[in-house]
Order: sequence, then C-alpha cells, then structure tokens
Amino acid sequence: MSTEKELLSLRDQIDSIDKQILDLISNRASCAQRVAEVKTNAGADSTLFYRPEREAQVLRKIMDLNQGPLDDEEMARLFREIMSACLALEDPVKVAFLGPEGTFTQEAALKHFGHSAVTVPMSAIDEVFREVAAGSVSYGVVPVENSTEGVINHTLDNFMDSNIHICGEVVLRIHHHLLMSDVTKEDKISRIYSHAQSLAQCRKWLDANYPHAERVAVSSNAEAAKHVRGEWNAAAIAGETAAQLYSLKKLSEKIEDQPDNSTRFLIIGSHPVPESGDDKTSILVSMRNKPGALHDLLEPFHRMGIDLTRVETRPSKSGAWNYVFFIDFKGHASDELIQKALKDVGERATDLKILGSYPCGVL
Ligand SMILES: O=C(O)C(=O)C[C@]1(C(=O)O)C=C[C@@H](O)C=C1
Repeated sequence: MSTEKELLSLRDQIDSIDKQILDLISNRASCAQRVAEVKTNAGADSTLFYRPEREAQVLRKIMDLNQGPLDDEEMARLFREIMSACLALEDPVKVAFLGPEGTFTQEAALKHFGHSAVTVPMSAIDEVFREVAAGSVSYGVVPVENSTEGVINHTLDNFMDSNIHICGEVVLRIHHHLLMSDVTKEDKISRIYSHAQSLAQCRKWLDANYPHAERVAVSSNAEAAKHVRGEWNAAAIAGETAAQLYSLKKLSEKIEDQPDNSTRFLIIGSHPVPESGDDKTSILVSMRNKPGALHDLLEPFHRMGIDLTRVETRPSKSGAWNYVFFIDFKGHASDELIQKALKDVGERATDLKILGSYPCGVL
C-alpha cells in the first residue's frame, strides 16, 4: 500500500474511533447528570457533588486497567479532565488558591480538580482558609511542603486555628525558569524577583550565575513575573504557566538546584471524606514539654504497625500547647485499627485534632 493510502486508511480508523469515544463520553456525561439529580433528590447541597474518594477510585481503576501504549499517568490525566467536565455539568467546583493567576498553587489546583474547575485567586494563604470556612468557595488549595526547602509553616499554623478538613493532596514537580520581558537587557540584570521559597530552591544556581544580582522576595512567583514586565534591569524566577501568562522569555530553563524538586499541596474543604481504599490521615497533637514526649506519642503507631509518612513540630501559640506535632499516617480515621491508635494517642496528649482523612494523591 502506498504511504498516502496507508495514511488515509489509518485516519478513517481514527475518525471512526473518535465517533465512538464521543458517543461514550456523552453517555458518561448523561450518567453524571443523573447522578446529580439523585444527589439533589437526596438533599445534598452542591458542595457535596464533588466526591474525592470516588474520583480517586475511578483514576486508580483506570491506571490498573491501562495496558498502554499511553502510560498510566497520561491516561489518568485524560480521565481526570473527563471527570472534571462531568462534574461541571453537575455543578462546577469553585476552588480558592494562592494567587495571582499563574502560580504553582493554581497549577496544583487544576492538576487535582481538572480544567473545568473554577479557580479563584486569593492574595494570602490565610485568605484561602478564610474563604473555605466562610463557604464562598467549596475548596481551597495550599502548599504544605517542598522537597528542597521543607515545610511551609504558615499553612500548618492556619490549621491550629481553624476547623477546616483536609480532603486531598496533590504533588507537583516544580521547574523554575529565569524569565525576562522584552524590555529587559540580558547583560544588565541586577535584580531578580521571586517568592522566597523559589529563591531558596535556586540558591546554588543563582550563586554560580548571578552572584551580584539583588534577590528580591515577593508574595508569589506570578507576582515576580508581573514585576519584570516594565523593568529593563530585572528578571524573575517563575514557572511555565507564569511565563506564558505574562509573555516572558526564558533566559535559562529548569534552574532549580534539586532536579526532583517538588511541592506537596493540600486540598482543604468543609466536609469529611469517606474511605477510598488507599488513604492518609493528618492529625494535630499537642503535648506538654517533657523528655521523651515525641517518643511516647508515636509509640502506639509503631506498636500497631501504622505507617507514619510525616512528623512536623511547631511551637505552640498558647501555654497549653507546649509542643504541637503535625502527624500524617497511612489509613482512614473510620478504620478500626486507626481508631484504636487515635484513642491511645489521645490519652497521652493534651489535645488531639483530626485534620482529615483523604485519598493518597493519585496523579
Ligand atoms: O460518582 C459521582 O458521585 C459523580 O458525581 C460522578 C463523578 C464522575 O464523573 O465519575 C463526577 C464527580 C464526582 O466528583 C465523582 C465522580
């Protein structure tokens, strides 16, 4: 068969497959609309249309069933978007993030909820918490730890004062680029804007390449990108989305010191999430200042074979909270073993607050 004929025949096959995919996606979307009716008839308000545990199960099943040639992550991403569009038919989910437009937090929100979600920029982490608590958005996305720079204390501190639930987690690979605008003079860069975390994540690269440039910390990478648009002697460190959004040119790509630099974000909401089959629980525990306090606290987890994934200590804000520990572990708070462990831990602690049980990040 000639090349031309072979191409024509393959494109005929693709056209017919596309028609089948179209019909199947439309059928799926109609089912989601019926799900919304059932939920409404059962009295659920629209904040309960989004079901994190069900979404995690759907994506995990797709990854299990996938036989290639697309890899599991790629396939899950496609289904992520289909589900996002189906949910938007029920009721588009409104998500607050640490703005402005173009931040990594917005990228994390879209990765988690898909591109049919409505993302709403906030100017500070506290505001994301506040808007979720006030109910003006259904969910919020906040950064919690970075593989190079460690924990984001400001996010943890917000959990001490709120009754917000953690509903999910999402991890994002963070690539930083040095960006300049069309007025920047490449050989005259004497000031570099970025978020303090990003400046820290690129410290060695900056020391080697721009040792004399002033490093200016601003409220976000996207804000840094905005800044350089009118400055001939300044550059910004930010990600791909901000570069595109603010039409900046990449002077150097992937300048982060650690090639596997990634940030974990938490999804916060107002409702607890049922079990998905592969879950994590986050708790906040306060303890009096005495030798061996942390060992005592963690002993039940060790004894019961519960997998701890993170332990962070923060100074308490009041006298009663001498030590505050943020502890993440595998398992769901409705699980019998986890309930036993929490009871034991609660008896040893001054105070224990369950921040939420949620599906382990899928994508
Ligand atoms: O199963 C549901 O409850 C649905 O609303 C359907 C669906 C989906 O498209 O699969 C959509 C949104 C939910 O977040 C979870 C799943």
